[in-house]
Amino acid sequence: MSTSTNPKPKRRRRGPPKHGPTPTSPMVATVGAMVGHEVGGEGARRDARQAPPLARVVGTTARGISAGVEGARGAEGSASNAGRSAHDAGGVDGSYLTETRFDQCAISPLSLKGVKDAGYERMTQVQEATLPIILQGKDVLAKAKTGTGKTVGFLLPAIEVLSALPRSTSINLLVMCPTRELANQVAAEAKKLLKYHRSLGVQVVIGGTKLPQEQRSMQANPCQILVATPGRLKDHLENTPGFSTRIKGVKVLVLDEADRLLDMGFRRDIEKIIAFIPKERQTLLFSATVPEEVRQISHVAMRKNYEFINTVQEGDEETHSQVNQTYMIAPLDMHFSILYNVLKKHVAEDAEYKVIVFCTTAMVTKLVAEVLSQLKLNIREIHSRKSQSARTKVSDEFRKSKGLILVSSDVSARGVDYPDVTLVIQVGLPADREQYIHRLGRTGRKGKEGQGILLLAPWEMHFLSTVNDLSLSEAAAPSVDSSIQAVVNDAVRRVEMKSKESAYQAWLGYYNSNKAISRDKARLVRLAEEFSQSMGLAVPPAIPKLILRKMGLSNVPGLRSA
Ligand SMILES: Nc1ncnc2c1ncn2[C@@H]1O[C@H](COP(=O)(O)OP(=O)(O)OP(=O)(O)O)[C@@H](O)[C@H]1O
Repeated sequence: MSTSTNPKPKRRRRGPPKHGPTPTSPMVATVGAMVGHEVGGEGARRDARQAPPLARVVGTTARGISAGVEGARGAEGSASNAGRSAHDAGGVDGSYLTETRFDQCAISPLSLKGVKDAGYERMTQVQEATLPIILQGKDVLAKAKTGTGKTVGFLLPAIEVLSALPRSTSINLLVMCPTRELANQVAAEAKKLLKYHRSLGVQVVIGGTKLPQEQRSMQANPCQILVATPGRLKDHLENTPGFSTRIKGVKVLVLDEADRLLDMGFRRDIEKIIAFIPKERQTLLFSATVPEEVRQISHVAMRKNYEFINTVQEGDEETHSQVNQTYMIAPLDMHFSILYNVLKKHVAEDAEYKVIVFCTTAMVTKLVAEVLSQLKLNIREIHSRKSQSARTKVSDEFRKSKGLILVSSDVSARGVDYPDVTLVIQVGLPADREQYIHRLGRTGRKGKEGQGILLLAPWEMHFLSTVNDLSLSEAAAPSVDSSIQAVVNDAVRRVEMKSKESAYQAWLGYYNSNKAISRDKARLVRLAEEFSQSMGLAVPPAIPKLILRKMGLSNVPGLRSA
């Protein structure tokens, strides 16, 4: 067993992307019964400051990633192709695609027609790597960079498996997604691929919509493919007659954004759902990030002999080299002005601008959106406190448009495929390294250029140590002259008090749940006051007693209770 530790890769200077093959090919690691040993051998947790887990040979078998692909190319050709990163030289013409065409693969004519109509001709690296293995019936844990076609990577072979089954009203493929927007998007992709598979249908079940409506539509048209968010799926298991019987037909289970679905927030729901699904099934876990902890708990969902397919090759970063990543450090009370300045400059420079500004919580997102709207920028707002119909409307609009700034909570952090996002700004501490990578991954998709800016206060700088293996470099915060400051202050003043109170409360809750900051409550209170001042408030808002108690902050000096 290889127990090689991951050396910290050299920080790569930003600049033109590297070209030409790199020496290491992505590998398929046959994990088998070695999983337990591997965990012990590697130590309990990956040090966040170390390099991300890299493709490695765990068992005795390692293959180039293109095994089983039909066509003219030999194994040598595919292996060398596989060794290049999706952007650098994943295929010909410096594109993010490989040279392997879908029509060289063992897929049905009906799927092939759907793939063609969707406009896909050549495979991406992760598609090329996983298709043959999934078609062999194996469980797969796949890691590939953001925006490199993982959705088709799991849907296409799963549809192939389904098309060979006798026609039924059972659910044969269940795809779980962490957010509603992502579930809708996966279903839309499935519909494209199913265009000529007349006997297969797809349905979405997501929170925020009417349960009886979903129940009726399921009864009227029982589909073989179900895309769901965990909470709503549990609802159906508990409340929809016949649903638990239909779900016994699952042959393929997919956890999209697997690491998110298996983290503590979702794990219980997922475990309950899995308990209803037959053990004899194929399970596919896909994500752009697979922290060591996820590999350790993947037995929750997968058979022991699953295959880990990692298309992020050794020495490469988990983020795209064509995305320019910078961070800016500035006191909280400068954040609105800096944000305004950066956005104004970007809008002026790029007529086709399309920006996502990520904020820490739903209510902070609302506040930031309101401030930026006051500043006459073209703003849309999306977060969990919006109605689902408003979320869907904004999401659809942002997908199709240019010249828009989407201010978002983490509902847009993972998986959502908005084409041609020119800039991603993250304001305040990302929840963790993985979330930073996924948010950044909303830009630079399909090999395109992109830009990412992380705006932190000086006391948030500790986060940088968790991403120091990425090409993230410091940029000077733009200087803000007094006239801009006055305009921004005025905009902040015009935002309703209620939004500021909610934002303050949410801000406190968010940073209180961050271990590095919540350790010292007096400091937390001081920082919250800084945030309150940044909203132009002389005195921090009072917080309902019950909420303070829930946060474990009752009787903390400096916090006012209402
Ligand atoms: N073979 C292909 N050829 C061309 N475009 C493709 C191909 N496969 C997928 N795409 C397109 O690439 C885009 C990104 O795909 P997708 O959203 O599945 O990426 P992802 O790897 O799942 O990203 P994330 O990690 O952010 O979830 C989509 O617009 C999809 O339609």
